[in-house]
Amino acid sequence: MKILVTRLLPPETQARLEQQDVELIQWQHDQAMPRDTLLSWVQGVDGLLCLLTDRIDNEVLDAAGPQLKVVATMSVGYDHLDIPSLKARNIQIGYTPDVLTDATADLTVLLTLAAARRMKEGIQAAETGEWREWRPTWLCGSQFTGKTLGVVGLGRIGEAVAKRMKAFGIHRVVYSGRSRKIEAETALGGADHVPLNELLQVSDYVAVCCALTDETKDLFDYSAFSKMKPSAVFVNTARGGIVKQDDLVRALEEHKIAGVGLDVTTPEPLPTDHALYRFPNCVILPHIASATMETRERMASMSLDNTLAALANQPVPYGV
Ligand SMILES: O=CC(=O)O
Repeated sequence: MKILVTRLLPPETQARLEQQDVELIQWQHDQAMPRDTLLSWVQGVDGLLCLLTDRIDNEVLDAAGPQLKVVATMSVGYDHLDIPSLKARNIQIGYTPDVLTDATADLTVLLTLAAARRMKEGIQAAETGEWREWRPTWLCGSQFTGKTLGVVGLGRIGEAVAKRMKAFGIHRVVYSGRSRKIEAETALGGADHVPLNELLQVSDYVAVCCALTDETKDLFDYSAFSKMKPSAVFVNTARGGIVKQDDLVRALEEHKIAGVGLDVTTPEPLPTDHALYRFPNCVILPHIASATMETRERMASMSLDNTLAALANQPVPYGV
């Protein structure tokens, strides 16, 4: 059996990978595998362990050949995988749900706090000497107590964000999405399923926690931002494609919203001369929501489990 792993994995899982009785082909660099190399190295493999930076489409699947049994991505998002084509070819699909929920929810709250409390301006002021004496209204932001949180997509991560934000004093949680999530509503001690338009109008904080799909692509455009409160904070830790970024720039220029926190952008990395970096009220992080060593090790381990199970003709334990 032959497997292609498109990146060096965190140390414990890398060691376990190297102990397997398989022919291992691995891109040993801490950067994405070039497309040409992927297309060439994937030929004849039985398993493919990839990352969200690898687009797995028909071109890759054709290059791999009909023996390919599994594509296991080390991510919870799988918008980089062509799911219908994988299913049509009976290739098993593995991903890494649950294990990154806490880390991602933590970072979502961090970004919400950072944007709400004007952290970027505060750090800049301290570092540039703009910090003078204590002033009653200088760098005042907004606080969570008694406010409304809008969660776009009350899945595992959305629920974990809402739970954390309630501990910070959020009074009401509203959420949008295709279906009502009764269990999550109960676990949260109440949350209202509302249409997106209503969520935009009533929320003080809007957290995007949904998957990128045809339905959610460009969901946040100028019209959506215009419906939000001018005091609202918008946070996206899901996928950059859910936001029409030029419209976000315009919304910030026109002060349609008060603050933004982004862990995901289009493209990634976001070029350093991008307009979004110019706004003191827009905090941008480099797609690190799941980046704790514990979580990344666990994600890698699940991806390896998925790959090995499929090679043994078993169903993947964490399948899409
Ligand atoms: O963005 C990270 C993931 O999908 O795991």
